[in-house]
Amino acid sequence: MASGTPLSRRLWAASSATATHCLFHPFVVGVGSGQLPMAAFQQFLKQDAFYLHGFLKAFAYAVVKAEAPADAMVLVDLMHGVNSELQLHASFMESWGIPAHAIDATSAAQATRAYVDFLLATAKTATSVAEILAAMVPCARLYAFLGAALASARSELTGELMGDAHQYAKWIETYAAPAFEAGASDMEALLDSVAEREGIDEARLQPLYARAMQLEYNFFDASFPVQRADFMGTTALAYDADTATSILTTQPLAPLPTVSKLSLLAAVLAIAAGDHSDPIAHGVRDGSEDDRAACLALLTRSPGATATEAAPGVPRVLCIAGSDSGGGAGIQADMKTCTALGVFSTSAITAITVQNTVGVHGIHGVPIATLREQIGCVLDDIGTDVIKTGMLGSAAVVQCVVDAVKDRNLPLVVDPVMVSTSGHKLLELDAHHCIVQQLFPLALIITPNIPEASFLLNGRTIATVDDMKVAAADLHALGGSRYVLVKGGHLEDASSVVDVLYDGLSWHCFQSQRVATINTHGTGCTLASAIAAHYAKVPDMKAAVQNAIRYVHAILVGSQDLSVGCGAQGPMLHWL
Ligand SMILES: Cc1ncc(COP(=O)(O)O)c(N)n1
Repeated sequence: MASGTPLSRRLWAASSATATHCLFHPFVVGVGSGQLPMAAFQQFLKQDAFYLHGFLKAFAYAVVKAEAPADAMVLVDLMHGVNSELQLHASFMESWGIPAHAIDATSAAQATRAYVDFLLATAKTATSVAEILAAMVPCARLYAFLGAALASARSELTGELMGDAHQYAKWIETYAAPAFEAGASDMEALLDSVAEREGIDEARLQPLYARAMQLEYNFFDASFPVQRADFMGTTALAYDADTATSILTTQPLAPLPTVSKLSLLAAVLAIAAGDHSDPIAHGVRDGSEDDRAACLALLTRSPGATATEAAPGVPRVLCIAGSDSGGGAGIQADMKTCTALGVFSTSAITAITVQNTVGVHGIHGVPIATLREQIGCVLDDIGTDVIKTGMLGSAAVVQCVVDAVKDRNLPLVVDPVMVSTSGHKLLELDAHHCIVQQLFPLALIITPNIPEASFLLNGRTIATVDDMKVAAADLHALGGSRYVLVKGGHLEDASSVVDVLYDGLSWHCFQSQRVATINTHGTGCTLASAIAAHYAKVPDMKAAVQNAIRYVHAILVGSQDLSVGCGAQGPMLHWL
């Protein structure tokens, strides 16, 4: 794509496959043809009203975080547009005798909750309005796209097909109207200008945009699952994810190069409405039952359903770590972090420490069988998108964790906790070997600080960023994890902190301002669980690390003057 193409256009282009999937989703096709069962549409509207309330709240966060007053005013104007959309819902509902309080009484479906949670967690933790808009623009742009596509597909058909009786015509008109397109364009223009002004690059925003688009698809699918698309009769629509083209055919994925997406949609609608005059429609109508079944099977293949894609619903992290009774580090820090980032966390406790801000006064191991059972019962019931490990304590515990997770093929974040900030040993000496040999090879990322990296590399001196880069590459070779993050907080630089991420080929350095505070207890646990939480939301490691560093920085700033306990190092408050 040309380098002069605006950022918002590039983000849209990168997500166009998912957007096309939305266009050809039976829910959307059913709205276009007017044949979607009314119950499914009503269900959708109620959920959409719930979603739009979340959308308004995300706008409110953006208004608060806007650097320029003019940006805040554009955001407020856009909020008025959302209000008009909510009024449309109310008028729809009323015309079917459903009172407004029925909308209020609706509880959120899982797909709605997942989308709203994602929007609000992004809005709450964003350090730039550009990040918030990257998560919000997909909704506006997608609906403008769907409205325009459905409206023009309708006009390609004969009047009697759609007629005045089309029960969803008003909905299509709303999203095809110039005013809605203008709102979407205004949001994009604001995204482009804020990102440019603040020097925020595409790589930081792309995962947010892509995730929102996937959640849009899940939203349609929750309202009317593709498996129930029998109203489409003889219609079969295939989508080739590799070439990002849609094909209507009796031969799965047979090329039909002359057919534009829009006329394809028209053909779908024509078939659904019983008009078989179109030659493509003929092909579908005359195909065998097997051909139609094959096409429908392709249709029901949901986009982005890869092994790394988070399951629909709330993102989840399983934290395997020790308990810190003082609440600053360990499992307590892990779970607070996940909650602050809008991620559901579960736990498997490896040890109970008797700990406060002064130090570690005792360590009590949990029976190995109990640890094994905690991991097993959580994963078998709740499942998880990411596993994060912290204090493991002994070789037996490491072995137990390895055995419990090795066949699960789940992203694993390993924080190789060895010594507490207060100077107490949290890992027995004979366990290091086991961590390196058995656990690191299973890890997606390991996150040693400088003393831990140095210890793992036979006590070598790590005194500069260049030393950190070499250490990251050597740990990558030693342990075999996919990524290594060497944290630079222990380097002697009064003004800034550099963390180094190595992916096996190249290094990425993240620089942040050092925060002058004694409240650093639990920063390692927090960073690793923030990486896990962000990765559970959007499986992009560089973005997850970047966002996690920002999170730690933000709560360090917020906890700078916090006074908890009498120890030399205090904890942080996980509240943004
Ligand atoms: C249970 C437990 N896990 C991890 C740490 C390390 O955290 P820190 O290095 O901040 O003391 C800790 N102190 N306690």
